[in-house]
Amino acid sequence: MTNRHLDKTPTILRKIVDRKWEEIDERKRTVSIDDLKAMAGDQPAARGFAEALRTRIEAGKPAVIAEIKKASPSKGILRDPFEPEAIAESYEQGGAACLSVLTDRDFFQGHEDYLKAARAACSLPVIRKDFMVAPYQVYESRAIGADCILLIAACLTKDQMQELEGIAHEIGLDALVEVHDGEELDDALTLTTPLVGINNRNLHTFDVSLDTTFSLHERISADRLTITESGIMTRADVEAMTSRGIYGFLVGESFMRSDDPGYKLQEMFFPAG
Ligand SMILES: O=P(O)(O)OC[C@@H](O)[C@@H](O)c1c[nH]c2ccccc12
Repeated sequence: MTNRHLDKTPTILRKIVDRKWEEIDERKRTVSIDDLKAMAGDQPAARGFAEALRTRIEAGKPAVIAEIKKASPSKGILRDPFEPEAIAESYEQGGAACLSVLTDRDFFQGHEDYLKAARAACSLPVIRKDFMVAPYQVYESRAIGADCILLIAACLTKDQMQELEGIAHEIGLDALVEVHDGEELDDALTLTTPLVGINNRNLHTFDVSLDTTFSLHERISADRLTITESGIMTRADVEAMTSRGIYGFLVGESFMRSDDPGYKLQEMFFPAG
């Protein structure tokens, strides 16, 4: 796979992407891309992911994508026991706009079944959180019931992102493009999706800085929706974003470590009084 971002040094992201290609090859032996296309075609209409975010952001309210993740390579196990259905219900109650469910098995201990279970337990639109590198995975995402896919600019070329976005839109999925620096944002802004995520975590080093969002947000025009991702831990972090006009959020760890994830969401984003 040729990609300028990944050519630099061997990092965790490179390892994940190398493994993804192997995983896709393994899966193709049991389920063909044509099988997936048929399964994708049989799905009911997707829940509007971008629409759910837009409605809130345009009303000047926080739009929270609440993440369901058992573990991460940087933090290890975040939640045990781990019950996707109960977490999904709790998030809906707490005022989440959308869900994000990790499906990567080898690095995040995720699973497609967690996405299906979480989505069935609530009425929220769901993004499949995984490392998309090939069309196979886009059809697979629709086949398992996802409403939106993630395109991570750090592991895709501009051409790959455009191709995967095109397929997603053609089969009724929304796409969230994720960037971490100015060069990735240049590529992201060639896409048509309004959903631009700014990841405060560098996926090569795991360093987190909210300044990433503050600086890149200024380059995103008002017709797109900026989502700040990773490292949002406190009410003060939320206010630092909203005071700069950023109302889209993707939050995982601080909710996952709480006994009551939905209550934690409410406390951080919709405090009484
Ligand atoms: O747990 P946090 O720090 O709140 O972050 C959530 C989300 O942003 C993070 O899980 C994430 C952002 N981009 C990703 C890409 C792959 C896997 C995970 C991610």
